[in-house]
Amino acid sequence: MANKSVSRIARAKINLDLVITGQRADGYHLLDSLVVFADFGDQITVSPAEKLSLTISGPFGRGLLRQSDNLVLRSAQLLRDRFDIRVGAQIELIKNLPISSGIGGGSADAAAALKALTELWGLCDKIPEMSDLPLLLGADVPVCMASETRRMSGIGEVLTPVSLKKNLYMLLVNPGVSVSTAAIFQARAKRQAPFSKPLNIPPEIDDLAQLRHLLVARGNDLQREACLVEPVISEVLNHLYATEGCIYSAMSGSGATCFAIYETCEAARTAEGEISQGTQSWWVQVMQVI
Ligand SMILES: C[C@](O)(CO)[C@H](O)COP(=O)(O)OP(=O)(O)OC[C@H]1O[C@@H](n2ccc(N)nc2=O)[C@H](O)[C@@H]1O
Ligand SMILES: Nc1ncnc2c1ncn2[C@@H]1O[C@H](COP(=O)(O)OP(=O)(O)OP(=O)(O)O)[C@@H](O)[C@H]1O
Repeated sequence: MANKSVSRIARAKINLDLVITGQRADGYHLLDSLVVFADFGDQITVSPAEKLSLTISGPFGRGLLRQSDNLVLRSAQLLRDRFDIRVGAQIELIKNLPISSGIGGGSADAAAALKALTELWGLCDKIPEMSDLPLLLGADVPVCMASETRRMSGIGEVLTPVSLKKNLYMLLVNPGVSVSTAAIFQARAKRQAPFSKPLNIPPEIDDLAQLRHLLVARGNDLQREACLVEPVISEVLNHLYATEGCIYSAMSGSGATCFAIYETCEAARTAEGEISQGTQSWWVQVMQVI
């Protein structure tokens, strides 16, 4: 057991596209998605303690304070049960990512907690015995364990590396509405929307023109439902498309966060300024894909 604190960044996850290719008998949907990770996120720090405890702070911390079922504590409990761990941990979560926003904050926290506690509790040699745990915590947790660019399929557990050869600068915009992932999937199933065919994604993407071509062909199959539930998402997309230098824009995951891709960091920062004027309540964040 480590006697020092261990910290991990729980990076924001962005689905650049998301096609739904089928549905399993248990209701879960089969997906195909190109997923990237941001150079920022929540922060998890775990320290030695007799009991398990969680403190939450940060700009979006208040949204979680009254909720007993935090994914970070579920990760810790799962790990303790699996390896019969008798000690606890003091866990600090700094919540920088909006809640229920399609950028996987909870999943990233769960993955970061698993990694940090594995180190704190001296379980690194047991990693091969914990490969099933991420999916037990959520469909996005396996890709958040990788925390770098992947093609994600199955219900989220089949991961293939994809190499982006060009730096990617993006702007993330969330209009301040929480969207339930389950509700958006259910709305799509209720409409009996047809399933999409997975389109080829090459193992290497050389430039932004090639990336744009791929994304335009695939899109996000949850975007239509999310825009019906929260029409402000269409407004966000219209704003992003209108920014100077926007190469491509779409919604991430089940929403409501949308992204736009730019060639340079300066272009993303200029767009940030444009969007922030007159939309003060929206969360706007420039990021680089790691
Ligand atoms: C939309 C995505 O964010 C894309 O990355 C993920 O597929 C969602 O991942 P997540 O939030 O970790 O999802 P979970 O917490 O496992 O599931 C929430 C709900 O979404 C639906 N769900 C989720 C994932 C999936 N492949 N099919 C589904 O139908 C299920 O109704 C489930 O009850
Ligand atoms: N540490 C956590 N951070 C955020 N949400 C959490 C956490 N623990 C539990 N939750 C709950 O998980 C649900 C999903 O939250 P999250 O912010 O991960 O959604 P999301 O960004 O839409 O995720 P995804 O893109 O994976 O669908 C919310 O109902 C939230 O209350």
